[in-house]
Amino acid sequence: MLLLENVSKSYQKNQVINNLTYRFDEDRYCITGPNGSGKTTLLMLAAGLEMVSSGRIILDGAPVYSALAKRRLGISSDKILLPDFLTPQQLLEFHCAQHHRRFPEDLIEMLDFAGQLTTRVSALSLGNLKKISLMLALVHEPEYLLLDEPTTGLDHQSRDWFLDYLDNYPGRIIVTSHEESFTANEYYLRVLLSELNQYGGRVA
Ligand SMILES: Nc1ncnc2c1ncn2[C@@H]1O[C@H](COP(=O)(O)OP(=O)(O)OP(=O)(O)O)[C@@H](O)[C@H]1O
Repeated sequence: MLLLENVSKSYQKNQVINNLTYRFDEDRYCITGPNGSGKTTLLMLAAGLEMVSSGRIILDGAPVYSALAKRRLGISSDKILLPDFLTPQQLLEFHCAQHHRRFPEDLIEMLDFAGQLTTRVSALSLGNLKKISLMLALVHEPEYLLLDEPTTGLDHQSRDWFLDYLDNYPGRIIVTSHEESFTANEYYLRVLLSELNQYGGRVA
């Protein structure tokens, strides 16, 4: 379970998350809300990639900043910049070694990515950047998948495969998206972030 307790996040004077208390204990969530309402920020906080201004975030009993929590989650967001000078092959090899996983030939095949493995990140198209970002989130099959607008930029075939993959994913998923495949999907509990922020969550 992912638990946010009295979490606030400000960038300078801009308060983005406002004393939010919320328990994510369902298998599938879709976080929606207007542009700039803090959806990406919430995922970054939940992954321990951004520090809270106040409050705390706990994943299955461990602070999200701990190594234990980090092993349990995978995150994909266009906001996370990948090193320009590396290739997807190098990134995946490094990530697999860290997580003691085999190189993900299956993901690469399903996303039709083999031809991009040795292209430097700086030269990848937006759609292919999305694919490597998703693979890095998926490759260790984490218990918690945090996906920020995961289908944006994917071609039809990859998108269809990916949605199907998520349908069968055994772990928990928190996605931000404006897309009907998520917002109108009965398996995803829809959370309107601006409302949560307004009322401070308080459903835990
Ligand atoms: N690193 C940062 N420094 C300063 N302000 C930031 C930073 N990251 C986000 N913000 C601000 O925080 C607010 C929320 O941004 P965030 O990206 O979380 O929104 P969002 O709901 O994901 O938006 P969108 O739907 O457009 O992707 C915005 O006002 C944004 O300008």
